[in-house]
Amino acid sequence: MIEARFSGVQGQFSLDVAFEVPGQGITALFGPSGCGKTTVLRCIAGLNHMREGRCVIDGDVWQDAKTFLPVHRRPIGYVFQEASLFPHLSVRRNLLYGAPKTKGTRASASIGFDDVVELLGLARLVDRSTHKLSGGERQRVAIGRALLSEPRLLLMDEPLSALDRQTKDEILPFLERLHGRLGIPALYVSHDISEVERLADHLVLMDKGRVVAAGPYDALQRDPALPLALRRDAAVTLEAKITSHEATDGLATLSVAGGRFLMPAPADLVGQTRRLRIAAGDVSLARQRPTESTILNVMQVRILSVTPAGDNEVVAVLGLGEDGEGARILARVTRRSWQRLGFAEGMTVHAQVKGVALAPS
Ligand SMILES: Nc1ncnc2c1ncn2[C@@H]1O[C@H](COP(=O)(O)OP(=O)(O)OP(=O)(O)O)[C@@H](O)[C@H]1O
Repeated sequence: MIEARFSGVQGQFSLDVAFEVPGQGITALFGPSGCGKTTVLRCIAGLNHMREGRCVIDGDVWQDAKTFLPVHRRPIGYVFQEASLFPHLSVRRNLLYGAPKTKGTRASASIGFDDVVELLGLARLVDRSTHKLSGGERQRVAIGRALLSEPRLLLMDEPLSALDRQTKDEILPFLERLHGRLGIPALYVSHDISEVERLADHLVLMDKGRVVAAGPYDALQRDPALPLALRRDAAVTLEAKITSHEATDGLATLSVAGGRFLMPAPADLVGQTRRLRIAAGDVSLARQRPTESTILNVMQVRILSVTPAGDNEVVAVLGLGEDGEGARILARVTRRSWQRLGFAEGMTVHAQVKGVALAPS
């Protein structure tokens, strides 16, 4: 368990946050620029000292009324926006800088040099100097170095924000792989919802120095009382099992609670579980099952709630299946259509899902 509570002022900025998240998986700290995400990370690292604070990591007190562990006594790996590598050291020596001399002394789930090199795709680079590394390669080395210090907690402060879109897309699969293999919990600061969608298990949603909500990401992203579900780019992510594949048309069947989706995918994914993304704007609703349509994914859903979104749209939370007991998705439709078709909470209707995306491995 990661328990964090900090309040105090920093110049004009006042911070007053409290959250508890599980001591495993990736927890994203998400919110607009200037809401205090970096400040929270710095408080956890011991780089900022808020007078009122409590920080307990898996039962170890790093800060409370009597204790304030200095930075060097906190077993953390910190990855910043810009990788600050040592220019006079090779990639290998950069990676090993900070690694304990005796392996496995600090973390319960320690990770070895070869694992890090393999997971982050660094084999080609280990004996090179850091001068000619690309931005993405530098950041992968910085992440590897943080992991090899055998931290109890990984703190990542917008590790991709200094990179261009293409480089980000190259690194995200590495982070996803780490996510699956790593026993070390991570706090991941981002203001890019697409990174959060791909990586987060838990979420701390922040605004103006406060915590708006904290909890499992899948529950928060579809909660119409929170700003995420009402964003124009709102989406849900579901864990889907790829159950079969038809060679004739290259379509895979993905099963989630209460429903199945068809989408083009390679045959070798059968048996795997992947994160599926469905944007609210790609879901439309019909009273009768549409028969003549190119849309493959049409399913019965129950309307669980409806919330106005902006001046002329609504966002509906839908439960898959006739009884609505399955996985939840969102639909964003115009208020005019909603009213014309007489939709209301509790009705069972047909959802047409135009776009389904699978996170790459
Ligand atoms: N050393 C400091 N002294 C005074 N104010 C500061 C200091 N560092 C940060 N602030 C202010 O504290 C507020 C929170 O900053 P912080 O960097 O934590 O936000 P953030 O959510 O991480 O933002 P971003 O996404 O832009 O990085 C901002 O208003 C910032 O200007």
